[in-house]
Amino acid sequence: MDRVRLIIFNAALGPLDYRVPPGMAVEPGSVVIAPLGPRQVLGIVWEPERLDGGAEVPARKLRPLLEALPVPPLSAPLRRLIEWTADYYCAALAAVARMAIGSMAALKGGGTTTEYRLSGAEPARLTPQRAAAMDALHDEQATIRELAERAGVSEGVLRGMVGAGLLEPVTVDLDRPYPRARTDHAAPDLSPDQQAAADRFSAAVRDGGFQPFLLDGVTGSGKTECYFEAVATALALGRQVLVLLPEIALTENFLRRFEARFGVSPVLWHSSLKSSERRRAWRAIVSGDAQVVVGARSALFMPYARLGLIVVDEAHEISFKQDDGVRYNARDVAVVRAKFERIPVILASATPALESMQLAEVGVYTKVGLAARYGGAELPAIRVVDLRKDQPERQHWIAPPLVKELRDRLDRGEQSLLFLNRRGYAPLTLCRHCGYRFQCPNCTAWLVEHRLSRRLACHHCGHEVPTPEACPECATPDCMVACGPGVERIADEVTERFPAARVAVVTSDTLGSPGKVREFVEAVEGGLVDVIVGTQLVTKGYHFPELTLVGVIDADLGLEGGDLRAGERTYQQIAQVAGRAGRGEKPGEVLIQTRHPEAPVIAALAAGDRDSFYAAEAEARREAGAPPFGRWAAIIVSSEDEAEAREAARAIGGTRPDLPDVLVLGPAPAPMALLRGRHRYRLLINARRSAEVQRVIRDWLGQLRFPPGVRVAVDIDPYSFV
Ligand SMILES: Nc1ncnc2c1ncn2[C@@H]1O[C@H](COP(=O)(O)OP(=O)(O)OP(=O)(O)O)[C@@H](O)[C@H]1O
Ligand SMILES: [Zn+2]
Repeated sequence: MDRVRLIIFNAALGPLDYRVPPGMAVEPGSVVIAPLGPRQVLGIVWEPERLDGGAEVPARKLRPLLEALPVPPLSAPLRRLIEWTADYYCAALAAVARMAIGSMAALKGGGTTTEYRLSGAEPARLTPQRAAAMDALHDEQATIRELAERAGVSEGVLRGMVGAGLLEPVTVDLDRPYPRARTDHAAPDLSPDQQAAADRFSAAVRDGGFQPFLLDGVTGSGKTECYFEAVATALALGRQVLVLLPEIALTENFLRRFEARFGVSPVLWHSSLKSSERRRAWRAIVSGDAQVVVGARSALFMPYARLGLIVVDEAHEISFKQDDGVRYNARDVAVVRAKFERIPVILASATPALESMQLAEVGVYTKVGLAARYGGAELPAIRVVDLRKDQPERQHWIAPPLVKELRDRLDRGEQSLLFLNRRGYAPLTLCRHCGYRFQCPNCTAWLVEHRLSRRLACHHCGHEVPTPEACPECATPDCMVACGPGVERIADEVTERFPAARVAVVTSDTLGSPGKVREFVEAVEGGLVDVIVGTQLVTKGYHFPELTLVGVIDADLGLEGGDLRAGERTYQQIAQVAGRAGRGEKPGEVLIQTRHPEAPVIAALAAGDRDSFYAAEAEARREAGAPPFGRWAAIIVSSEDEAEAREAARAIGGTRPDLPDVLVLGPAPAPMALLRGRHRYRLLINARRSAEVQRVIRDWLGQLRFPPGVRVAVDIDPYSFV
């Protein structure tokens, strides 16, 4: 090959052709460095016939490639996956390809890098900044930049400490191997149902070939144990396994289970890995040395050398959908990857998405069920508390029946979990005197009071201000009132009623790191916590045998807003959190507080009637032409300039296609009309399944030109409608 076409890592550029200099060997998938004007850019060699464009430049005008990087070429199945993803989600090929190269630094090859750690030297005198760094950096080892970030001091301070001998360099080998998993380390005794499921998965791994499974097992049925057997089978065959989890907070729990089963840790892949870990993990993934990789979405596009199985755990979780950049759904793309790789994929959930249920029903997925909890534990009893009859006291949110049950658990030394999906103390803060409300300057959103950190914060853009002493509008001191509850306020209420109770508040604010998650799990397991008050972060994955009571503070919260998945989402969330109760020997009980006991989702939860709930939801979706029966896509137009965004949205609306199977709604100001300082408009497209909606959108938007400040994003199969 003396002429190649590249995907260039620059979303604004299409494919470009280059000459291969003598002595350089490249093939499709090779990662190379190419000249671009005065700069050097990264690119991937691609089959020219699969890329549009690449204007016919005569051979003599081509510039030569500069370097072929010492990594194996991306495999053909991965290249097909990248093309499919770009095509399906209307994204730039380069933006998708970029996700396969998780660590730019790792491309340069293995070798060593230098990290730093405290040397143990005792300083004579310390500046306050050095003292703070000494405090913060116990047990830490990372680059100067990463340490500075962790310690909250400048890099200069740390470099000074290196000079003074307080920090010492450590050479880290990037290619040091990971310990090997032992497939027979602690193989469990499976129940007959579990064994049947595990056998099917293992057979699929052995046989190879694309086989998608829906592992539909009630909470506490031991789904993890079942798919671990398939993992063991893959490892015995020398194949790699990818396990996708919806959020990093769940990995801690998973790691412990994995270690207990296989005797070693799996390889982690997530956004907060330090750079040396990232390089090491990426290189091990590419070489095949990483046996089992556990990660969030981004692990999906890695160039695995010998992938043999993909597992998507808690597959119903909407956090698998990425809502910026390439707007893909990792659950769906995982199935597509398995298809290109010709391997099995297992979607595991106690509350599968309606889309997944439907695919199982029509036979695309093989459904494998686990109908009972492991070890004879019963599913918890569910009771509905009608807040119109059993009213909490003024400015309180825990109704008398739930108070009584909490008291019983405290008396018996059992644990309880109160669920409210709202971080902070109160969702709205206003001035009692003039009615002033704190609003985010960058977003259409109120600021949320966080009493623990004494700040008002926007949950969309991260804007924060200290809670003021006086109203910024009328200057009345001490006049702020909190409206409604967040988890911190519920925790206060528990403490007010039961001063001796040990309460843990669990949100993304308090469980921000793996270390914090571990502390929390150990505290609960060690019996140091009586009442957990948490957001959706504690609804799934955890297994606390002494937890016997779950209280849902406000079951109606998720049903407001009115998006078409609200019912399903509420069902999933409450069924998951209910599933935390009674997983050990003692039976569990769940109290659901609501103002709408008659709402179908509440009635279904109370009756434990999942099937008819799903059937009713499916019917409603069919009528609305919503997924999985029809298709949705959204176009989101944004700009820092309101008029510019409106103009662009109007231009898009004005050129809408006139097709019988495609309905275009909008443009209209988005519910979040302002987000992170950008004004936003939305169009929603509802199409029949038969419509080639991506092609329609590409043709439609492709003929329009927008000012540079305007961003036009396409969201295929959207989950967010704000
Ligand atoms: N065969 C088994 N032998 C020993 N322990 C088991 C077995 N199966 C399950 N368990 C234990 O039962 C508990 C529940 O299992 P697991 O957490 O896998 O359930 P799950 O189906 O993932 O539930 P959820 O969906 O609620 O998270 C765990 O502590 C697990 O270790
Ligand atoms: Zn904001």
